[in-house]
Amino acid sequence: METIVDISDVRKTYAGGFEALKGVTLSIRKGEILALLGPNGAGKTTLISTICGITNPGSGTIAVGGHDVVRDYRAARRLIGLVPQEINLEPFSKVRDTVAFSRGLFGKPKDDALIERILRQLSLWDKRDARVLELSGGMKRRVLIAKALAHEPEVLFLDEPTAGVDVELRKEMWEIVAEMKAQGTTIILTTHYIEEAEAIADRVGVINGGQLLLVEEKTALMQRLGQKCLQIDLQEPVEAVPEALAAYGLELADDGQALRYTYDTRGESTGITRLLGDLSAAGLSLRDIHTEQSSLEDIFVGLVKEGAA
Ligand SMILES: Nc1ncnc2c1ncn2[C@@H]1O[C@H](COP(=O)(O)OP(=O)(O)OP(=O)(O)O)[C@@H](O)[C@H]1O
Repeated sequence: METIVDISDVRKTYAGGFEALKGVTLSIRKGEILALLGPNGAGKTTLISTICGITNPGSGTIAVGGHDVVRDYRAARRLIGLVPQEINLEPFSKVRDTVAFSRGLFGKPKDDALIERILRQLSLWDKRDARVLELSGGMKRRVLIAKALAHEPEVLFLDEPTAGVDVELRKEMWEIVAEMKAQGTTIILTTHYIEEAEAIADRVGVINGGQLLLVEEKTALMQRLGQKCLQIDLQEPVEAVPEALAAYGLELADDGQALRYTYDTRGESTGITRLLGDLSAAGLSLRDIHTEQSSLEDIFVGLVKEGAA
């Protein structure tokens, strides 16, 4: 698959001596949605800022569409749309002017039809003549996206697009992102919300302490690292987990009707066959069994803890 952003061993140390990126290497594929997941201070914004040429990497290289972001800044930047974390709009400007102005900044010719299309797509057309200060927070976020799209970038960076927004608006953002992808735009978004990565990303990168801990297909990640839980429904309730089964670390449901067994899908043996034999030997009859895949959230928390250890 074609690479659109190529990041090689990028390090960044801020003036105070703090090393915010510790050798990040990453290839972003054309047309994908990549979610960069990490806790506060992980280095997500710093990484995006270095890709977008807002801060220079201390060492390492980044190319966007084959253009080095330092040596060939203008060509690289032209391919990038950036939706920043903070709303930094001119309050007295009208929506349409604000968006059209952004296009002009990239030296692109005026294109009223394109601006109209973008505003319509983001449900802002009705507000085209409203001043920014008259908009709701959600509308302002959509204006930021419209601005980032005005020069027709190939790669769109969204830095925490849904931080602090309500559930409805979050879903709306996800729909917008899916539409952008359908149009062929590559999308990189940073988020604290695991459910966001789970909902929309093709691949997920986990970043913590300035290091990219992993990048993987979302579904593969969930399968490879996931723990599964086997729920065993019993014919007759029990008061306690039988002594003979103590080694399995089973959890007993409050009503005594079910046992839960958590196992690692990566392990050589899941222990399920042996457990089922031992359950029967302990005189328990089963009514039903089923498994649950753990969420990306469990995986993420596990990884960040491992990284900190
Ligand atoms: N201009 C700066 N000067 C010094 N240190 C900085 C600067 N900008 C960021 N940092 C530090 O670099 C680290 C990474 O910050 P960054 O903003 O990249 O994290 P983040 O993952 O985007 O966090 P958040 O989720 O909170 O936005 C933090 O410890 C932060 O304090």
